[in-house]
Amino acid sequence: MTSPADRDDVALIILGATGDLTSRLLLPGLAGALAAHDLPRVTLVGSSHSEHSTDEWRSIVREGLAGAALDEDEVEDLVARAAWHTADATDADDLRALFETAREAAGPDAAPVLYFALGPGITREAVGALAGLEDLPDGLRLALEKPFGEDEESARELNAVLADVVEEDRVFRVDHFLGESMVTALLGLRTANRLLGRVWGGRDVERVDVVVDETIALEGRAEFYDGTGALKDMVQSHLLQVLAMAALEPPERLRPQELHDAVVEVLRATRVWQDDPVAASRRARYTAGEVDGERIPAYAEEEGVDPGLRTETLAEVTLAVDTERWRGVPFRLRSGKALGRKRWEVALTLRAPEDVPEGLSPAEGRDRIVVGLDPREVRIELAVDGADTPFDAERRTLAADLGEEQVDAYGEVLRGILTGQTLLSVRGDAAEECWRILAPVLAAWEAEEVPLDEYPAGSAGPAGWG
Ligand SMILES: O=P(O)(O)OC[C@H]1O[C@@H](O)[C@H](O)[C@@H](O)[C@@H]1O
Repeated sequence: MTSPADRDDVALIILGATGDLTSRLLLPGLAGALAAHDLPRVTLVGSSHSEHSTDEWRSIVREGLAGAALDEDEVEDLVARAAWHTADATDADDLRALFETAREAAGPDAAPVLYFALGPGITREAVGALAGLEDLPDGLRLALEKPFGEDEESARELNAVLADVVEEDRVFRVDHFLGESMVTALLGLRTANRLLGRVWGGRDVERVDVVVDETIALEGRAEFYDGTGALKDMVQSHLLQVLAMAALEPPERLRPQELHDAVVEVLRATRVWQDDPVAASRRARYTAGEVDGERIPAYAEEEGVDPGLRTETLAEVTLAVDTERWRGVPFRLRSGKALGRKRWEVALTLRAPEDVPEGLSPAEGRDRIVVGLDPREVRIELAVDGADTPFDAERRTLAADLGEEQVDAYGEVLRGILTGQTLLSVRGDAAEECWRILAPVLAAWEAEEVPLDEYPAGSAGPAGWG
């Protein structure tokens, strides 16, 4: 998909470069992507408000890139080119000087990419400062982390400012779940064979469950997570993107505009089930327990947490997708932390079979198609006629284990950014829709109309949730 024009050198300028995101996700992802693909030459330019030196930045880069698939020479090459510039990202003059440093380090022809590894408030201010710059570098691309805004209105405002800075096809709203190979594989599963696409819709599917249960707890992220919670952290962004990939009408061509149009169309048709956010949502948070043999304190007692914020660590919302294909089929989206078992999947439960001949005893339960996002697998739980007694169906599972992915999700998303392809990023109108869909739930929770349940860390969730 990479055209020669996309092979230009890139100056990847990371704002907030000394933060956790850069070392834990961006640099390892970049190493994986560079090792697996023929990508443009990258010069890493680090920046943050706090004073650091090029040497310090180079050791962050070395550490972040090492250990992945890149060989040592390539790592050292990237380290040697890496440059540092201390700057206040919200100050136009500082940004101008930062672009100059990037130009010197990467050369005048390198395409500048400004990656905002910053919180939402400061990102908004920095974008505002950019909008005030008259002499923006040619070909500038912007990459923004979630959350994109804080509600529909602020997302719309941010989109408007971004539109003043660069064209939409140079804005990369990062949702790393779009780089998960099984999320994009959802589309292939439906279209690249004659079998699954036939049952992919409400005629045959009774319900869809999109589940991202994590075993990890807060892991010291109180500053980010407390007051955000599972609904905004996971459902509002990642899970709605997964829903869109599972439910959209396949576009004719796999090009950014066609795919993004299809995503927006299905998100526009999505709303809270029966327009009743109280009945269609549940929330809970973990109390003390044990996960994989490790003792986990109650969320409210984790360091840095303000129990008064009533942050949920498990969120569940049922949505309706009002398209011809899916009308009347509930989509349950659920994600939580400190649960007993990791489960990342999209599961389609099929309707009961029709026309079963009298005398054939059908199997218990329902057929299901389960797409495992991590680990990567496809499972089909199917009633088959058992070997023991003729005409006596039993449930069996056909499973395809798809093995480890070559490049991690961040690597895939970065690959798109480095080559200027927006296919795996979120378009502005889609980001607004995601806030619109969940606004009634956020309001009901804010008004305390939905109880905040509890579950012990390491359990399957609150008793009675099923
Ligand atoms: O396991 P991954 O790929 O990092 O994705 C899950 C993470 O995704 C992030 O976006 C969330 O902020 C985290 O809370 C979550 O744990």
